[in-house]
Amino acid sequence: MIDSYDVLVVGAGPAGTAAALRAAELGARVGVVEAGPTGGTCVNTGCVPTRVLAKTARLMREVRTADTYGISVTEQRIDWPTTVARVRATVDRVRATKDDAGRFDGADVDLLRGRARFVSPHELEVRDADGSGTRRVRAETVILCVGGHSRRLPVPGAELATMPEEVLELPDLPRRVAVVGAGNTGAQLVTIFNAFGSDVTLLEVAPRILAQTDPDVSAHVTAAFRDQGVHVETGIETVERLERTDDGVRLAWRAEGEARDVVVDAVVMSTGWPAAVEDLGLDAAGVHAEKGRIPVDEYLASNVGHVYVAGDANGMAMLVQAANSEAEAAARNAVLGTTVRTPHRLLPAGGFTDPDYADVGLTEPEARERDEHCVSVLVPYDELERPVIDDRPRGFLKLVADRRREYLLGAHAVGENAVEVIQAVTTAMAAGVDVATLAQVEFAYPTYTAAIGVAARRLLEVPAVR
Ligand SMILES: Cc1cc2nc3c(=O)[nH]c(=O)nc-3n(C[C@H](O)[C@H](O)[C@H](O)COP(=O)(O)OP(=O)(O)OC[C@H]3O[C@@H](n4cnc5c(N)ncnc54)[C@H](O)[C@@H]3O)c2cc1C
Ligand SMILES: NC(=O)c1ccc[n+]([C@@H]2O[C@H](COP(=O)([O-])OP(=O)(O)OC[C@H]3O[C@@H](n4cnc5c(N)ncnc54)[C@H](O)[C@@H]3O)[C@@H](O)[C@H]2O)c1
Repeated sequence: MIDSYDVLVVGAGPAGTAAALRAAELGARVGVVEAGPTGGTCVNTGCVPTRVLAKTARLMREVRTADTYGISVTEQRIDWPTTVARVRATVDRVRATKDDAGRFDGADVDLLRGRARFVSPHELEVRDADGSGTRRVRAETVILCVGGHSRRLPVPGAELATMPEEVLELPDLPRRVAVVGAGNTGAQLVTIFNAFGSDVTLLEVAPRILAQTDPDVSAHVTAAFRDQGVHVETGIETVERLERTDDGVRLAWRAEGEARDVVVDAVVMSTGWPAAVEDLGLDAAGVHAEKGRIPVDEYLASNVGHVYVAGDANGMAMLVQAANSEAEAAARNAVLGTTVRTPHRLLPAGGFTDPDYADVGLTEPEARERDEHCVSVLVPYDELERPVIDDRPRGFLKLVADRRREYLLGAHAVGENAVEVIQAVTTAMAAGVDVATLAQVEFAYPTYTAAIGVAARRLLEVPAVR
């Protein structure tokens, strides 16, 4: 006898958990298959551990300047095993707080432990984690929430690299680190290792780091990294190889037509995040995947109508907040046959580097492509009291508005509390607050969010093009 579900969700990360609970709430009989611990990348190897490491990095920076406040700290040193233990304990606490298994239980969602793969369009095989057995399940609709995984570059010696999710398994804090790939993951690792006292080299094939952000944000973080002693090389041609040496790993690459190398204790490859589809039997269901993702239509359906894809696996916006809203929409569409879309018009995001960065909406080049007369202002943090008081004067808030400077099109921040500042702007944008109204909002003193009021008032001073 095989179990049968209205909705079978594959993966219990942020997308899968939200999809399963929502589908159950809508009255469906739901099963969710998870090959590893619940919580997915976010809780177990991504956001949560990275955030704890970012906090550790922050504490380290604070400790270094503590004496200027009259606080004496005699030894400034990372004790790597303690740091790792702290991260792991926090991950456990977050998992316990979320209690996904308990929530599934409470919602009558069956949690099936094991790895799922299609054997036909409506049937999947679930292999127990220890390979001891398999069972078959049938599903009317399937929501794939399988997330992604890190990408090892196909170069000789790549097996010597440490992947981002393996950083905590390093036996010691590496004294010299090369980070390859300067997306959100790479940039955050740079700050972490730099604050921990490692010598850091950052290599990126794109012309700039954090290539998805506004160019001003990218330039500002690059300059800060360089001031902190990080060797940043962008626009490299290719990573050529890794090889073991007497005292570490030699990483060789080409840039500006010449061969370059560095010997380090660890090379971390944060060079992309393709969907985890290798062992999913997609062919058996006729589901099409390409370029490391499973493409979906505007209703989150794959090329096979009853198979939906939410979260990182569809490659649209690889963020927890996106995974949540896509999962909600996919669950509604799967259960009710509705056509809910997730345009992700306002998707705030950011990273916990030194300095932090964050954004929402259009970058300035994207806005100018739509209308060259759009308006932008940039308020440097060192014009505001709070960053100066906190000794965090590095950074800015940039607002981009339409040519009549009535409505915000995008907001970009670098510096202390950048993510919270952008969240406040996002709330205003989501509520349809116009620039003139925003300019009148009272901001508590002294705050970083005060930058929003200053920037809004400055936008109004720019002559509007009609
Ligand atoms: C280092 C790092 C830091 C990050 N920090 C942030 C952050 O600060 N903020 C933010 O918004 N985003 C962050 N992200 C991105 C965030 O983690 C992802 O966007 C989010 O986890 C996506 O959720 P998901 O449910 O789609 O996939 P995942 O969280 O990856 O979950 C997928 C789940 O599916 C399971 N699975 C896969 N295949 C199968 C199968 N065949 N059978 C059964 N189970 C399967 C996996 O075991 C996994 O548990 C970070 C990512 C990384 C790598
Ligand atoms: N704070 C956050 O919100 C957060 C943090 C981490 C990750 N994430 C998300 O998770 C996903 C994965 O992030 P990621 O940073 O791991 O991957 P990514 O794909 O976003 O970035 C990979 C980077 O590696 C570079 N690269 C690729 N090949 C290279 C090569 N041969 N040599 C040098 N550089 C190379 C790319 O140009 C790119 O800049 C992203 O969507 C990201 O937004 C979010």
